[in-house]
Amino acid sequence: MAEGLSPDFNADAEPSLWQACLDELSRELPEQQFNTWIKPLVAQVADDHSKLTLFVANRFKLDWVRAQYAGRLAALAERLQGHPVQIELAITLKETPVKPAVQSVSSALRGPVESLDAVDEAAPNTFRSRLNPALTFDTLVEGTANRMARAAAMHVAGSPGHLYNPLFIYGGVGLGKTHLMHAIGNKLLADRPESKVLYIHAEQFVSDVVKAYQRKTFDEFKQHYHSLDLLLIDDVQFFANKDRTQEEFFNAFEALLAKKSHIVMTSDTYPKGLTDIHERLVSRFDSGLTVAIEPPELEMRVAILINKAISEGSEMPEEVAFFVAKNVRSNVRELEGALRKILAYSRFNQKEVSIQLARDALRDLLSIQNRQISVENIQKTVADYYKIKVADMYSKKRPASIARPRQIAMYLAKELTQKSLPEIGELFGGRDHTTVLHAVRKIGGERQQLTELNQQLHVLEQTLKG
Ligand SMILES: Nc1ncnc2c1ncn2[C@@H]1O[C@H](COP(=O)(O)OP(=O)(O)OP(=O)(O)O)[C@@H](O)[C@H]1O
Repeated sequence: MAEGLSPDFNADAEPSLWQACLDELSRELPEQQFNTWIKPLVAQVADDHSKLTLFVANRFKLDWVRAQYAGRLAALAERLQGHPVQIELAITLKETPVKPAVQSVSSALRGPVESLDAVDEAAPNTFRSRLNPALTFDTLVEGTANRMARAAAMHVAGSPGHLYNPLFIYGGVGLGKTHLMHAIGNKLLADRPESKVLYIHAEQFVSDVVKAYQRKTFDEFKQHYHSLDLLLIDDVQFFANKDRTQEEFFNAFEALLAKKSHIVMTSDTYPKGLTDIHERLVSRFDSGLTVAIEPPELEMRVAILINKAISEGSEMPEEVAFFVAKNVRSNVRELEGALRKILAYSRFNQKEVSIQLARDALRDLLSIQNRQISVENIQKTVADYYKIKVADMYSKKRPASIARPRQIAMYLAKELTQKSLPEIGELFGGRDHTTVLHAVRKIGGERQQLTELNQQLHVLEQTLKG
């Protein structure tokens, strides 16, 4: 990617292509988005109109524009131009002779009033946030599984330092916890670019503590962490057994809350489920809002697949998305892996994406899943977990200590296998399908309310998926 002007540009190039893009985008995008991200871009069109270079003020903006708008701009430019136009993004370097050249193009494009200074004024935030600009609320599909977490995250991004502080998000692997954290940071930076936002993985925090300890630089360490407006810290379960880190995190935590900075944490379990973490930290983790992210439901998985395919510049017909979503149920990361395989398979074999193609592309994955998750397997795993006999899964016994695990096993059978309600009923000692439906609804509903049950189900699901 260019970091300055490349010589093959004509500074006086006919500006109509960019102007037409601006006109179109100003109609398409919300005004605030257009004014913040598109309008300040300084454009240059290559002599032969094969390339459009856009200059931005800093790296953060460059990453953001690339993630959010480059695809749209390329499509738009191609449509307007009648042939593919390469979109290149570059940072305007103050110390290079770029300025006059860019300025003249800028003037040509938007009249003499707007100069590069207008771009510079959009104060580059030199603080390294470590945010991935592609992970935004816009690219995060909403569903029942993440609705509450997403709403809380939106609230925090909109008015940090107030409600839900700290925000503690927990859930299994690959369910979008990290994505949600980045989305909060990116939104805050988009709204208030001067904010000091830091995303950090808990392991990196541990390593920062170790470095500060070795180099005796705790003052700098504290200055750095205690000055933040928003601290996003991922996977705090990694603090287990790290006493010094826990102490430093406790200090940072207190300092940040005292100055009304916001803290968002993620973990694979809810605060009280954390092990080997000091009680005083655990109780602080739980003192704001604790929300779970659940595995995505079918419709959400379908929407994720369709959206991701589009963002990859491809298309996934709905029936194929349903087929994949029914077969890949565990988490979003696996869905993404499946999608990548299908798209690569389709490109490689030059075949359109179809159910048959998806079946071929995912053959290994599907056979592993089919092999691992059978109703019998579920019955055995659940019986072991709740310490009852496997035979009780088919028996007519009704005490709660047996009936409840049986209902849990029915629920998991519906969630994790392709079997219909009557088929499941049959495998549970010839029960009616309405009994199975009742169990599925009951456990599914309680899962949303009861943290402990939810945790147990997570463990069972992880065990069954191997
Ligand atoms: N609701 C969603 N919509 C779109 N993409 C999603 C969604 N949830 C997760 N993803 C994507 O799935 C992938 C895994 O998500 P992420 O890394 O946030 O998971 P995680 O919960 O932090 O997992 P881990 O605990 O393993 O770090 C990412 O590429 C993320 O963008």
